Amino acid sequence: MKILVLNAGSSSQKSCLYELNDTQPDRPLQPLWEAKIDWTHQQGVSELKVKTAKGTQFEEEFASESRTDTISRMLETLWKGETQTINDLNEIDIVGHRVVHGGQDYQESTLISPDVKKAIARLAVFAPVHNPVNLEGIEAIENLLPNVPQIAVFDTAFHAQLPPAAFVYPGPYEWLENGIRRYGFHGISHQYCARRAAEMLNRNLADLRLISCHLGNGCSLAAIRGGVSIDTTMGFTPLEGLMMGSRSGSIDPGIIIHLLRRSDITAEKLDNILNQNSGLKGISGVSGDMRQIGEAISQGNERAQLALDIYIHRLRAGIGAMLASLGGLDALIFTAGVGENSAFVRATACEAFGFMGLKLDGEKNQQVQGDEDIATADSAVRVLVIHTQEDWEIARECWKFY
Ligand SMILES: Nc1ncnc2c1ncn2[C@@H]1O[C@H](COP(=O)(O)OP(=O)(O)O)[C@@H](O)[C@H]1O
Ligand SMILES: CC(=O)OP(=O)(O)O
Ligand SMILES: [Mg+2]
Repeated sequence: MKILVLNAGSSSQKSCLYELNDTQPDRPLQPLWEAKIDWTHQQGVSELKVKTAKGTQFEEEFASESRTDTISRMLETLWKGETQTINDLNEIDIVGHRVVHGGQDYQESTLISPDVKKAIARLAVFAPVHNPVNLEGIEAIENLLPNVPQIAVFDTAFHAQLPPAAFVYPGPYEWLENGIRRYGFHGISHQYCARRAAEMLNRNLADLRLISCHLGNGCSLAAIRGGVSIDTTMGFTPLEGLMMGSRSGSIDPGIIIHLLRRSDITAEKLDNILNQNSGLKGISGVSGDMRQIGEAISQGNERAQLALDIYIHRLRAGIGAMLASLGGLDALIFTAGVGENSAFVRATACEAFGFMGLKLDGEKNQQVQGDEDIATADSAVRVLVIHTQEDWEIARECWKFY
């Protein structure tokens, strides 16, 4: 069976086509076709990269085209041109989508129906950067393939077993009754990484205490005990917790009260400030993209340096909090765009935990390419770089429906 996956992130749109047979393999299969659109690397330009299992590649840049047009162009490379992988769209048996916010109602992957779409739309107010884009993807497929089953795989699902002390906010009790609670996100990635960590360490997942650091454009940590998420830094929305590309992460809510008392600020403006113009981008004034922060720092940009310093400070503090929730640690995992690629972020984050015997192998950290343990042999804690496979994790969920 052929499974098409659409994984919309805040800075990228990834997509894969997998072919699965009757038995589900343990390790990710190589996709027949994979594509990625990077919205943030270059300002005003969408970069599309496509490659196939046959070894063909295709790259294209678009200036200021709409998101949906670019996604249609990406999908076209599945059946047209040098990266053509299928002859007919009807070869696709099922389509899986990453959906960021599933709220209280969706704690497991689900077949998309008009009601599910309504729920995703309703929850868009709590994930304004993500759920609308997820819906766009679902509707794009509906237009192309009206009869194919579509599955929503929720980023919140992995955190469904958080203990009440971790998911209830200490506001009035009515908040909880009205669904205002911590949900946690990036669950598809944290779940894949936990399973992969157990495999790399050759240990039983049930016996492991893990901290998964998903550092992409959005960033979150998960404290995972026995394969279950018991604490996480993102909350009611993907705005809480760590400093991110263009999101503030946690700030004193008193700042919001202060700003709201100024007559000229609206909820819309606040949303835009905190989701789009804060974080690395807000502080540096350069970009929310870690690669561009690095370049600006090398040219002596002090605000870019300050942005990185805050990012590291908050990452260390977050790891410390997850550590306390777990009461010990077997492995620290770095994943997603920054976690997989920035040796500097990994090294400086780890430095703070040297006191507990965590030791990074400097050379391994610099040279790591695939999934690797980059701690020294005598380190008290393993440190793993894992290339997250959200698309594969989504494909696995789709397989369950077939
Ligand atoms: N070589 C690199 N070095 C440092 N950061 C990188 C590198 N490659 C990608 N990144 C960062 O990864 C982030 C995007 O991560 P990704 O997980 O792809 O994002 P998304 O949240 O859109 O899924 C960007 O901030 C980008 O700067
Ligand atoms: C939930 C979230 O923040 O996702 P992303 O990192 O893709 O923006
Ligand atoms: Mg992502």
